[in-house]
Amino acid sequence: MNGLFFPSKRRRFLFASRLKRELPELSSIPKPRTAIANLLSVSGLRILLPKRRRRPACSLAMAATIVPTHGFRQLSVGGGPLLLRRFRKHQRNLCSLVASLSYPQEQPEGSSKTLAELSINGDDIAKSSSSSYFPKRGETLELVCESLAFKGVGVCKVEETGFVVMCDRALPGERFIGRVTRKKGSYAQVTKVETISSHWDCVEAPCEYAAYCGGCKTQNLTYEAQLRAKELQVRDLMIHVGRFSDEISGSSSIMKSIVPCDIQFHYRNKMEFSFGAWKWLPKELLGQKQEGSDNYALGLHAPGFFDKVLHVEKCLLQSEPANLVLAAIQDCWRDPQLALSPYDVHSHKGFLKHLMLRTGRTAGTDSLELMVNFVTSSYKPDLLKPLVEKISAIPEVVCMETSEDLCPLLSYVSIMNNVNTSVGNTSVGEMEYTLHGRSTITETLRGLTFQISANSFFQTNTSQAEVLYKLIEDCAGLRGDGSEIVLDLFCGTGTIGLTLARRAKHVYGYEVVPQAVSDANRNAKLNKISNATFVQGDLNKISENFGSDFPKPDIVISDPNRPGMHLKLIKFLLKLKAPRIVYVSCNPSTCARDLDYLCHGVEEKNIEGCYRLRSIQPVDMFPHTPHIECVCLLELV
Ligand SMILES: C[S@@+](CC[C@H](N)C(=O)[O-])C[C@H]1O[C@@H](n2cnc3c(N)ncnc32)[C@H](O)[C@@H]1O
Repeated sequence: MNGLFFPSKRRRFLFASRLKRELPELSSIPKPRTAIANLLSVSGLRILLPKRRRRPACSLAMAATIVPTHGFRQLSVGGGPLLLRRFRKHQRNLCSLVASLSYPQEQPEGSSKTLAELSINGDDIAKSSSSSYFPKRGETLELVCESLAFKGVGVCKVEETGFVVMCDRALPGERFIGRVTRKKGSYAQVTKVETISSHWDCVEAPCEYAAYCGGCKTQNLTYEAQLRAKELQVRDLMIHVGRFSDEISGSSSIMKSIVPCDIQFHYRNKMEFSFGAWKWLPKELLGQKQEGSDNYALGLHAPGFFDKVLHVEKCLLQSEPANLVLAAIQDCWRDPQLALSPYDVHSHKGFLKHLMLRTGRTAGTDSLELMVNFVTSSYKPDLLKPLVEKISAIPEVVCMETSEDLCPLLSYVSIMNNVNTSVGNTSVGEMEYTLHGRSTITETLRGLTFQISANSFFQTNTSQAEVLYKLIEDCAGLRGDGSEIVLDLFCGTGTIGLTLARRAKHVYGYEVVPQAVSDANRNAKLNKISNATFVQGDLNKISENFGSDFPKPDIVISDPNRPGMHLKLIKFLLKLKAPRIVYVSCNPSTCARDLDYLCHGVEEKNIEGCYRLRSIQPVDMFPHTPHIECVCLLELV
């Protein structure tokens, strides 16, 4: 075979001996042959060089310096892609060694000190191997979490090399031992084995399920620290994904401080729980596994499990009346006499799929309305009857037993049944039945009244939505003379558009869920707004003539869900050239990507951007969870 081979032990030693002969500087380190041989062994390389390059003293230099520029054309490394990867990782070590070894004449004064500093001796080989570290599955590492990334996952870097490691449930500042579970391209995933020292901003989580439930990942971090982590995440994404570093780091930064949420518990107006045939138990309780209906659960999916449910008796994020209803259902649904079975996602047998609890407010009063929606695999109202009776008796109980100060009055309950016969896990039914009361509940926002049905989107934190909508109104900057056209993309039940309609000439809203569109039109009537038109349509599938049904807008509001905007829609907006776009986002990663497209274009598609980003305003709508909302203003260049 053509070339030099190591790490055969003998070859390594031979090679090291030659290096020692040719490079007298090596005499300044103890046991030079062993040191070099060990280093080569650590690198695990088998280097093949063309015959004419067989000059031992420079072969390592070749490996370390030629490879990056010549992309492995002149140097082939035996052993395939795995060794190539290993080579790249050890390259930095080799580089420093080779720089010292191969070009002694270029070394600054005290080059022997440089070598000494490199400390290539037996003990330090371990150190040098860790500095070129690439984790192996199962390996344990001591790590410090630096920040939180998408979905609240902790970002850590391996000391010295900066290799990125992601750990779910690691909090910024926390020092812990993690075990590598998965390697993914440029980073590895670890699970936390033990916390060495928690962050100084750590607090005790008030919820008993906080350690296991995937919802509130940061409940044990002070609220101020949560806000800092969220703000940092938006900033990083806008710089690295959105490429807005100049706009953000300049003296008049466009990035504003995050708006905190005044109410940090019981703020959610909607929660969706799942029924499960498999109760999830933490490791320490696995011995107490139960059989039959005792193993059934109603709660939230355990993180990472589509088939296991963490049984919860109450959730600190939802309203008190919703917790009362949850407790009432938990109290009886597993009673064998009721013959109710949870839907089993493996066998596709069973009846109860999901329980959705939605809280609203009666207009003009402080009393609450509640919607209970049972999602079932078939329509069997008789089976649900005992639950309906139990729930519909609750309002009186609330009025009698709780004072208004402690628990808001529950004035009305609506009970719905969505029937979803598919094997999928979605909570939207093909058919909807009203089991008790009306099919909608009411909510008030920015002085308007909205009727919401079971499957329509409505902002989940009503009181913070007031703050969010005020920010949107400010960004939209409508003149108020009734001359401007507003295009409300992803309009849901029309809430943003309707709050702006009072100052606009006309609002055109687009939304994919038909029920939400009819809610939007009904809400327009309910609020005596006649200058708003809501249309059902899929904005991921817009045709060439999209835009012919409405006049050119002065302001576009775009509030997509987490996947962000489809490229077709981005292209449409770049062609439409509305003077202003207010981009409202619940996912800063896709938001940064879409803003990048709108401002800097899409190079690979030859599309040019034509907007300038004027402001980014993060808003915390969901304390203790990883979710972040942003309101961004774009102006046509
Ligand atoms: C984040 S919500 C915003 C709703 C509304 N702007 C509000 O503030 O209440 C996103 C909305 O986009 C809708 N949506 C999702 N995908 C869509 C699509 N491809 N085309 C149109 N609407 C879509 C959802 O049904 C949902 O109502």
